[in-house]
Amino acid sequence: MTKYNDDKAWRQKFTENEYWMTSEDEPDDPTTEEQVKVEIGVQKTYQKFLRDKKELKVQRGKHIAYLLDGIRHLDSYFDSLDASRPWLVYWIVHSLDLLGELDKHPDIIHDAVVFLSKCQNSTGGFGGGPGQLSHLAPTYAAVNALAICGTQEAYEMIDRKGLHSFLMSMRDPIHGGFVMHHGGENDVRGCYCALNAASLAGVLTPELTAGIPEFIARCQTYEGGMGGFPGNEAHGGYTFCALAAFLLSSPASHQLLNVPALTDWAVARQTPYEGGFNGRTNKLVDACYSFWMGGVFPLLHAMEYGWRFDAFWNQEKPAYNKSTKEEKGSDDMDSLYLFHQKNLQLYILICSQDDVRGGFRDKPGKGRDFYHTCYTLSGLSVSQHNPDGTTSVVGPNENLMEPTHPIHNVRPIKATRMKNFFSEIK
Ligand SMILES: CC(C)=CCC/C(C)=C/CC/C(C)=C/COP(=O)(O)OP(=O)(O)O
Ligand SMILES: [Zn+2]
Repeated sequence: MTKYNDDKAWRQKFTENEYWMTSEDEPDDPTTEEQVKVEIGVQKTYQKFLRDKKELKVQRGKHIAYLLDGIRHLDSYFDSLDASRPWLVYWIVHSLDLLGELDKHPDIIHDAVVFLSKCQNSTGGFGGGPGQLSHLAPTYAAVNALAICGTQEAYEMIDRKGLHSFLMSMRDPIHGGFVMHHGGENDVRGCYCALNAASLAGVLTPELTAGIPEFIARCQTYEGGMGGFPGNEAHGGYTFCALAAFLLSSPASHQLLNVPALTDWAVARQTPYEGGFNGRTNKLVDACYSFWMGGVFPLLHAMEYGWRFDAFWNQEKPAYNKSTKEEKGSDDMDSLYLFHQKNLQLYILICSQDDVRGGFRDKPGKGRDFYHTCYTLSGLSVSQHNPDGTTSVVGPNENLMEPTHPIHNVRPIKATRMKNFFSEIK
């Protein structure tokens, strides 16, 4: 399939209906059939965008309204997320923070901290809601959300001693790594959730990281990507968790991983027709992989060239690059990471963005939700902020998101403030 790298060819492709297969053609297997349906949906979406002469614009006001509404009120069908309430807080406050909006709402920040404090257990760690058992996933979400809230009240609310002992109790002495909760499953999400929370809260001790790089290295598969557990299929979500946890536990032992094979696999996750990422071989594009996969590239870059992010990302304001061009049709945007940053931004702005109601969706035909809004905006931010501190923005410069820390997925300034707070009171 042709890769439409330059904007002229991209416009021509979607203006001139040159699609290579129609819905009347009969693909001979269900996987191809699903893929063809997605490509047709994506083609129609790009064509409509061009026909309607719409602007390549992040609809900030609509996204902010959607998020501000969601943090205060959720409809009854959200009951299925009753064990993921700290996640809802994280998805929403991080989205607002990437849009530069959160710190204008001290009332929301205070109420979020009070709510999260009700999810913290006396034995350490956070549950999926008040009174629920401690679990690594909501613990990750709660600590990240508290870092984003960024107030003294938020920091002081964390029972760090209890957190450390809860995290230690999640270590799996038989297989290595961490289980997600007492008696629960073990996969690399556990390593990432535990070490990320420990790092932000300033309780990342050698007992927590011992053996973790070796366990993670065993998750690398014959394809090059990382599975959730040794022997499992390579997958974008687990690959992000594995790499981020690897860097948290051992910034210097990269020889344990086959980085070239991992890079090849990661590069192959960007879908040539749609422009977004999928999460595994022969699967469909999904905007949440804009972060799970897009976020892998800064981590690979850090492994290859050393950790240089904190230096320029800890600035209060993002590093606006004087040379950034408003990308309205020019073909001269460089990709400084090893993925096509412009095509990802086009997929996000045109196929994933709900430009009528606000929020972002997985793909055309699906509904918006807070999870996809968070990870699409996070992926948009990654694809706009280059490793050298410059920016590559599709559309007007107002489309630029705040930067996000590629390990913690909170704004770098928020991660640093929390870490500094705890290092001072140690
Ligand atoms: C911090 C934390 C807990 C991170 C979780 C990371 C993670 C595992 C993300 C994957 C989420 C996702 C879209 C799963 C779908 O799998 P699927 O098999 O339905 O979708 P596919 O067809 O795209 O593979
Ligand atoms: Zn998704």
